[in-house]
Amino acid sequence: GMDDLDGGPKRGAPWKRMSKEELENQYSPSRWVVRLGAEEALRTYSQIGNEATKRAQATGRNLLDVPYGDGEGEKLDIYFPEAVSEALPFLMFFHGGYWQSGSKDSSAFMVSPLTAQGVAVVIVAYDIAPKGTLDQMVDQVTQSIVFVQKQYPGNQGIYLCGHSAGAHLAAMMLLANWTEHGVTPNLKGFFLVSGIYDLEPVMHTSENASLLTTLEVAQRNSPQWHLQTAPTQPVDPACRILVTVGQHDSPEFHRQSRELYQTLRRGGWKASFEELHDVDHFEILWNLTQKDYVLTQIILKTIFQES
Ligand SMILES: N[C@@H](CC(=O)c1ccccc1NC=O)C(=O)O
Repeated sequence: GMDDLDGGPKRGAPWKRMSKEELENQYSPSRWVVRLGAEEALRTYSQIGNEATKRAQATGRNLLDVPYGDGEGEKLDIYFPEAVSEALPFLMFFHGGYWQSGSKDSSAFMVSPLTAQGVAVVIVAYDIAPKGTLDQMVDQVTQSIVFVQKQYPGNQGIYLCGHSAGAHLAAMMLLANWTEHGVTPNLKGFFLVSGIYDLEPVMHTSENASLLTTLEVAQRNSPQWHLQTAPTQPVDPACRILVTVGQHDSPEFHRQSRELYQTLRRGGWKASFEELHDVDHFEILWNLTQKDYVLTQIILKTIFQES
């Protein structure tokens, strides 16, 4: 069948046989968009993110720039549904941008369709490079989740959603040791959108060389490497993980998603995999502004347990 659960990731990673140029290509999402030019796709993505954020801030109840740590960059925005309640499901979003661009102030894509259905949405800022290192970003994401759990102990579940580099950060939470933090967050689901889970090939691309200085840094920050080397158990066996990738994402992005999914399944996680029809790396996320988009609907169904 489609899911090669027994074989698992093929031996001898295909990226090791790629030229530097081909690797560069595979790990440049904007080169794979089909309806727009690369620059135009990136511009449209920021524009839709900015507009969605402005709209969210102008229309609903929200708390902006809430500090979750002492650092200047350790802030999050919370967007509430109309109905006032502490017993809400929370979806926390971690933006992409290859760990060096993007911000919470342009990433409130999914706020309107989710708050309309009773989900509180938290958009998290973290210190992108060059200010932040990968280890620091992972630590900040951990702190932000601990903060939300402590602030809203009556939550009806915390769901993590990340896009691209943000999906990497969210996936690192599969490995978090919560006992160090004095609270175990009520994690009920992960929505991992067009992410990168093995950072080793990314070491060899020009954009990210400064972040991934050694193989040790890359492995320490690779959920795929950790899960394959020493499988972790879900804290909550009911915790759902959706690994999703756009049809027009590059073959390497497809491979990364499928291998994470397969590794999670073999480790006993309740994971599912979706290749989303006819969308690229950016459309897959900006479509979350739409309540009728297939991924918006999957997220809502997962949160409200209709599937
Ligand atoms: N320099 C990259 C930009 C990029 O990958 C990206 C941009 C916005 C949001 C997510 C992205 N990818 C992963 O984090 C590109 O042009 O493909």
